[in-house]
Formats: sequence, structure tokens, C-alpha cells
Amino acid sequence: MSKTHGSGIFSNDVSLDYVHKNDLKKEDTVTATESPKSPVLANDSSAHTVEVNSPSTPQVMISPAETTVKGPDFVRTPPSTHANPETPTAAAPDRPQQSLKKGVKDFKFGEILGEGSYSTVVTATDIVTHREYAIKIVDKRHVIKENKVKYVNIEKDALHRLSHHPGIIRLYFTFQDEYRLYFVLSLASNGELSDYIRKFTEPCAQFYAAQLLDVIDYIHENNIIHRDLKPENILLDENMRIKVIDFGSAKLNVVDTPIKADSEDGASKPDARKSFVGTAEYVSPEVLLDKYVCRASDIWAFGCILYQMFVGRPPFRAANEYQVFQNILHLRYEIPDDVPPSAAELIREILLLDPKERLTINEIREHPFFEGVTFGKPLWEVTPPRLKPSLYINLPNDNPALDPSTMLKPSDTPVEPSFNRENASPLSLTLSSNFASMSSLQLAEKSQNAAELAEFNNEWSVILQPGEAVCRAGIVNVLPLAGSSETEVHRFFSKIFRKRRRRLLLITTLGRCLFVSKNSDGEKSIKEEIPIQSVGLRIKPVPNSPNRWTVETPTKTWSLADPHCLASDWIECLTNASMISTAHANGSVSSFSRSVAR
Ligand SMILES: Nc1ncnc2c1ncn2[C@@H]1O[C@H](COP(=O)(O)OP(=O)(O)OP(=O)(O)O)[C@@H](O)[C@H]1O
Repeated sequence: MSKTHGSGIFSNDVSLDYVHKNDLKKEDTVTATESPKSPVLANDSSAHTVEVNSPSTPQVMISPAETTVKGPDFVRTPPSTHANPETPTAAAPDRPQQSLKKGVKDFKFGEILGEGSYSTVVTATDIVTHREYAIKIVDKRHVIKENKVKYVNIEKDALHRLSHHPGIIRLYFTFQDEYRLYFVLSLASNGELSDYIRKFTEPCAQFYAAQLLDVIDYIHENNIIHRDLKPENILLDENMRIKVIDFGSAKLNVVDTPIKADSEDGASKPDARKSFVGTAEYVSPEVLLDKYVCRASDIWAFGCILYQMFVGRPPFRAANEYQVFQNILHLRYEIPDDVPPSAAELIREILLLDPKERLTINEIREHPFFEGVTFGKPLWEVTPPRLKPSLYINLPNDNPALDPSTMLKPSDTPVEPSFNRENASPLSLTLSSNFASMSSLQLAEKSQNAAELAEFNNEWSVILQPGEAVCRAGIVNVLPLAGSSETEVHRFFSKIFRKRRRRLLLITTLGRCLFVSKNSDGEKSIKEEIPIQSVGLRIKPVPNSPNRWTVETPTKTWSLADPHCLASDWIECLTNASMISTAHANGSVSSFSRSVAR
């Protein structure tokens, strides 16, 4: 292990046992090198920032414009003849005019773009160049406590090696201060692929699948396996081109023979069944069985994403992770009849239990599904096909909060639509005849699979009342509440790192909105109920954040996010639940909620 500049907190060496609490007191400096054995982030009070992609001398700071691109060009043509839109030459206008040292003070921070398990990503504008970035901010204390240091270093190293493909998020700089690490990334302003995937036409699916395949090919050519490909980790830039992110689970320096999952390198042991906290739906069977890691594991994820592009949900879904794993290990999935035959055939030839049987990237490229597609550079220069009009299901009212056009474009800022009990006249406080004709269960079924709901109903029956059923369920993040002084840097950071909780939220046919949990003995209980029948209730989407919404009552506000679902889906269901619960409170409930119950 190399520690050339004192006790560095973060190093390329993945076994960072020497990290200790004293490191947190040091004023750290970011240093990037290309040598895996050199420290990535070392302490040196003489400098505060270093741009990545520098040559091997850590102290020399080089702007992206001066950087030499190493490794294969993404279209696999000689670097001298190829004009990659994101190569340093293309990035020349961004060349810093003065000092190359950058730190927190050089950026104006803006909106939160997203939150991961160990980071918060915010927009930031360079106050000199006015260029916009996304900055991934990692709380040092948190990553040390959660034993995630190695993942931060792996991500840094992978992005460092892969940043010159137009389909991979570009890492421009890293820097750190006493408490946090900062990854300055290109901004993918159109959000996550998962927000659009339900609106894919066949040309869309073909186009985005081709871009994804091109990126996977490039990653693999650089001897890296991503290992966490899923629509949430595929972002869209301002031109609606994909940008793959989140290389924290990547396996670097892959050799051609499969690597045992429990090999010495911690990164090669995903410990899949234990560590997937959110979704396990894209994990390959060999990773699940902890057998080995191979390039074909990314191809499996590609197959799952391709399926989702046509069906709107991943192939292996269930009410809980155990069921998902079982479905994967038994290859239990179905392709609906309306999936085009060539796509269905391709999916079937990818989703095979034995990784050796799966099609290779070259074979996928040659598959009839991709007929007419030119891979390589042209893929990144054409205009992407249009998404089809919204598939959103309208409610029997014209509440703007439920207008999909305000939900699906993170860049549309001035939206303040909300469900407001007091002034939203179409949403009568009593159960209108229009509304009464619709079962909330029916509505829920449109957005959530009936089989999944049946599982939830089974599992949570003990906390339900007679005649009550779950009509929507999901794990949501309960976020700390934002205040009004977000311009002050220190307040901003303390706020975004306040504790977030993941909770299971159930909405029922009696209009109850319940946070529920299970203790270690498996006993189930209601942790909290949101009183959505309250006078003064407001349910609001968060502008620029298609996955976030707030529920305000006179006594408490909840700020919620579901990384796997649009806020509009939850808002729709909560709005219905509010009406139902009010009707119950008023004694004017119809019999429908009972009739739809178990
Ligand atoms: N460059 C970017 N531009 C726009 N949004 C981004 C960018 N990078 C990340 N995000 C948003 O922030 C979220 C969290 O980022 P990311 O997945 O990298 O964090 P993480 O802590 O590594 O997450 P995970 O828990 O999945 O490992 C993403 O899902 C995405 O919505």
C-alpha cells in the first residue's frame, strides 16, 4: 500500500484498513494518478484540488484540455482521427483560465439531483466558467462507518479510466475537505432512464439498447465489469443520450477467466443477497450464487433492461427480495405477447442461467433486433427517437398535480402543482359519484402488479382491519426537510447529510397511509400513520425531482422519495386515499372499498 503523502484517507488500494478517525481531522488534498498503487486522495496541504486523468506525477495538475486520452477510443478508431465529442479537445472551452485548484468555494451549489446509499448528488455551477456540473458529495464519516471506503475508491478509479466515452459520466475533478469528498461530474440534466422507460417505443428501445450495449462493450474492453447496471444508473444528458453512472460496485482489472466471487479483492465479492438494499432485480444468477463475476453478468443486466424497455418493468419482480432471487435462480419470467418477436428472441437468448450460454456483445450486435443500427460513433451523433406520448392514467379530475407533463421533465422548473384540500375544487371532500365508481385497487393495479399486491396483503394482513387491503406498497426514503437558507454552504451540507430513513409505506383501500415495519422476530407493526384526512392536507411534487414529493398536514410535513417510481404514481394513490379516508371519517363511505377487499 502506498502512502506517499502522510496518512491518506482514500487510496486506490482497496484494502484501506489503515483508515482511522484521526484522518477526518486533516485538511485533505485530492490527488489523482493513473497508477493503481498510488494514492487517489492523499493529504498534502499545498494543494486542494487535482483534476483527474493527470499523468502519473500526482503533483502536476492538468486541465482536461491538456489530458492525453489513454486506452481504447470508444469507436475503436485511432485517437488522432477520432473526434469524440467529450474528448479533451472538445472540452477545450472549459479549460480553466486561472488556477486549476478547485474547492467548495469555487462552486455555487443548487438542487439535489439524487441520493445514493453513500452520497448526495447536487447541481453546481463553477463561479468562474459558469459551467454546470453534478457534484457527488460523499460524507467521509458515513463511508468509513459503513465500511464503504473501497467502493468510493473503486468508483473514482473506474471513472478515471472510463471518462472519455460519451455514454459514461465524465469525472472532471475530485477534491475534498475535512468532512466530505467531492466528485465533479458532467451533469446529466434529463434524469434517470427509469423515469422514461415506460414510454419507450420500439425505435426508442432499439436506440437506447444500442447505446447501452456500446457502453458495456467499452467498459469491458477496459477490463472493467460494472456489476450494477439498472435503469436508475443510466442517466440522460441534455441531448437525451445515455450516461452510465455508479461504478462503486465495479470490478476492475478483470482478466479473461471468470473471477471467483470470494477472491481476495473485496470488490469482487458482491455478497449480493446481503448487500442489495434497494432492488435486486438485475442481479445475475451467478452473482447471486456468489460463484463468480464475469462480463456476462453485465449482459444479463442488459437483458433485464431490454425487457423493461418493452414491458415497463423488469422481468424478475416480486414482493420481496427473497422471491426476486428465487425467480431469478429458477428463470421464472414471462414475455408478454405484444413484445416484438425479434426483441423477445434476443431477451430469451440473453436471460440464460449459464453465463457461457448467453449471447456475447458481438452476437447481440449482429442480432436481427439491431438490424439497421450502426454501432460506434454514429450512435452518439444522431437525434434520439421521440418518446411516445404519456401512458399516464388520468384520474377523474383535472388536478394539475397529476399532469404527467409536469412530472416527467426534471428541467421544467416553475411547477407548483399540488393536491390541496382547501382549494382543489374538483377533488371533492366527499366521495363523488365519479370517484366512487373507481376502485382504488383497480387504480393501483395499473401501476403495481396484482401478484405483488397479493404478496403484500398476505404479509401485512395482521396490521390491516377487517375488509381492508393494501392498494399500493413500496419502500420510500423519508428525507430530512429542507429549510429556507440553502444558499449558505455549511447549512446546505449539514442539511443534505441529515439522517435519511428507508421505510415501507402502505396505502390501503380504507384510505390509510401507513409506515410499517417488522422487528427482528418478524413481528409487524404500524410505525406511523400519515393523517391524510386532515384538513389542510397538501400533497405536492417537488419541482425538478420526478421521484420526490411532500405530504403536508397542519402538524407535520413528510418529504418522501421513491427512487424506483415516479412521484406522480404515489401522488395519485395518496390523493385517492385521502378522499377515501375523508369519506370514511364523514361516514359517507360507499361499499366499494369493502367489496374490493380480500
Ligand atoms: N452526473 C449526474 N447528473 C445528474 N444526476 C446524477 C448524476 N450522478 C448521480 N445523479 C443522481 O444521483 C443519484 C445517486 O447517485 P449515485 O447512484 O452515483 O450515488 P451512490 O451513492 O453511488 O448510489 P448507490 O446507492 O446506487 O450506490 C443517481 O441515482 C442520480 O439520480
